[in-house]
Amino acid sequence: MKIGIVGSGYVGTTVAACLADFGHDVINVDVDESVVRQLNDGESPITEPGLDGLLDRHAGESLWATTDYDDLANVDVIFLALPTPANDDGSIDTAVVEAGAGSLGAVLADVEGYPTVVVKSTVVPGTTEDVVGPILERESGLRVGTDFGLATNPEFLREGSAVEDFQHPDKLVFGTTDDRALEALEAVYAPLLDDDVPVVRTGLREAEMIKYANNAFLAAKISLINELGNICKEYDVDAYEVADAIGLDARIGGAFLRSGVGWGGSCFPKDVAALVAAARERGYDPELLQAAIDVNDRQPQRMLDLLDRHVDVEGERVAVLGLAFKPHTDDVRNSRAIPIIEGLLERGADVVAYDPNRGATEAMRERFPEVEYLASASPTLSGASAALVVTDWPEFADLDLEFDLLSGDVVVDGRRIVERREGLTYEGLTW
Ligand SMILES: NC(=O)C1=CN([C@@H]2O[C@H](COP(=O)(O)OP(=O)(O)OC[C@H]3O[C@@H](n4cnc5c(N)ncnc54)[C@H](O)[C@@H]3O)[C@@H](O)[C@H]2O)C=CC1
Ligand SMILES: O=C(O)[C@H]1O[C@H](OP(=O)(O)OP(=O)(O)OC[C@H]2O[C@@H](n3ccc(=O)[nH]c3=O)[C@H](O)[C@@H]2O)[C@H](O)[C@@H](O)[C@@H]1O
Repeated sequence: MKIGIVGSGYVGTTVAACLADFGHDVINVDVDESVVRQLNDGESPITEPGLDGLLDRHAGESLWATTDYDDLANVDVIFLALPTPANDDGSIDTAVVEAGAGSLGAVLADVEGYPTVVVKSTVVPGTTEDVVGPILERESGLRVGTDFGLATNPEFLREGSAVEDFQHPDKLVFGTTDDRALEALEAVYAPLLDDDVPVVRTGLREAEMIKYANNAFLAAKISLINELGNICKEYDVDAYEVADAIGLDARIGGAFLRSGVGWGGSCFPKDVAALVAAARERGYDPELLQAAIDVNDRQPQRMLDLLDRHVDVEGERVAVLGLAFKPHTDDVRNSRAIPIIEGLLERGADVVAYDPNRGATEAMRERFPEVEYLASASPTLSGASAALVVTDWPEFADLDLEFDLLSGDVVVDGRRIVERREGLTYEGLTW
């Protein structure tokens, strides 16, 4: 099949490379010329394990990128993988999706046959039908269901394991209103259907809501284990032992029970906020989801409080290990390192930081130029009175004697990655 993908960020690039690997011809459209250049050179614009190999194999062969929407004229299916950030009040900002739909609509009439437009972005129920569809119709002069298909196909991949998640999903969700659009999605994902991946065939709004419910449930699960963990800490109970035990109950499940400094990233924070705002707009106050956000917002503060119990960091050098919002990514959007660094700077600390990923480091340097960024853990720890571990990069688990380089001995671990040992004043956030 010939597939167009609008937007080439974390989702668009991963989906493009994986669909090319399924044997499709893929063309990516992005407004960012440097992203397009990189893709055409076979380089990944983002850090994702496995992506470089796929791009090596397919870029310039069955995978191309362009800034020109006109190049979509020959495709069968077009995915919109555009950002849906939050407005200041938490509600979804659909401006980029609307702009992308407008540009696509202007070329849709030139596409032969019955093209299917698929919203891949995370959008609140009704967006595909009430916002994207009408823009496409207005700009193209065509009719949904008569001249072109409209679908919602939310994405469940995680950053840091995006390729693996896309290739081996727990489920596929196809939101459609017409059979031809559904058949198009089935053809796109044929190799996964052959592998018996469960497929949820549903309506547009249901598919949109499934995505929010999925993220809200996972984010709330982490907040719940963080709340339980905070109580554990007060009673000298190890929250990880508790989590392991409750995770054995099949009704609870062991995944997403790692308590600590909380959830960050480009999705949980904005998606839970958007769902809360969408609910309130219809007159329903989602108290539990709001509490999940509140607990999450408090975890970095708890980490700083633990530090305050041991050291007055004013004028002191303090080491921050980990800047990316999770390991194996360069993404720092809503990283828990942000409130941690802000809190340290407010206290007058001299902050030094290290992340194994250069992209994450450079993104943070832009945000906090006053922080000193070092190339490995040892010089970062050297001479610092305390260390705060914010991201669970595997290499931090190997640190041991490096902590002897601290001028003090305090380690506050927000991810349970450092081994507790004699000679360190070790504080786990929930253990
Ligand atoms: N990042 C993730 O792990 C996941 C994200 N999602 C959802 O997927 C959507 C996309 O997210 P990301 O890939 O993280 O976004 P991103 O911010 O990484 O990438 C978006 C890309 O769109 C491009 N773009 C902006 N305006 C454009 C336009 N008018 N035409 C063409 N390209 C344009 C940008 O230059 C950028 O390369 C969001 O709705 C997000 O919630 C869903 C599942 C996972
Ligand atoms: O909609 C999205 O964009 C994506 O959001 C999350 O994926 P992602 O944010 O990439 O990464 P996660 O592994 O979910 O981690 C999110 C945050 O939760 C934290 N986390 C995760 C698991 C856990 O047990 N504890 C915990 O604190 C991580 O450190 C990280 O800050 C979802 O897991 C994906 O299914 C979804 O597609």
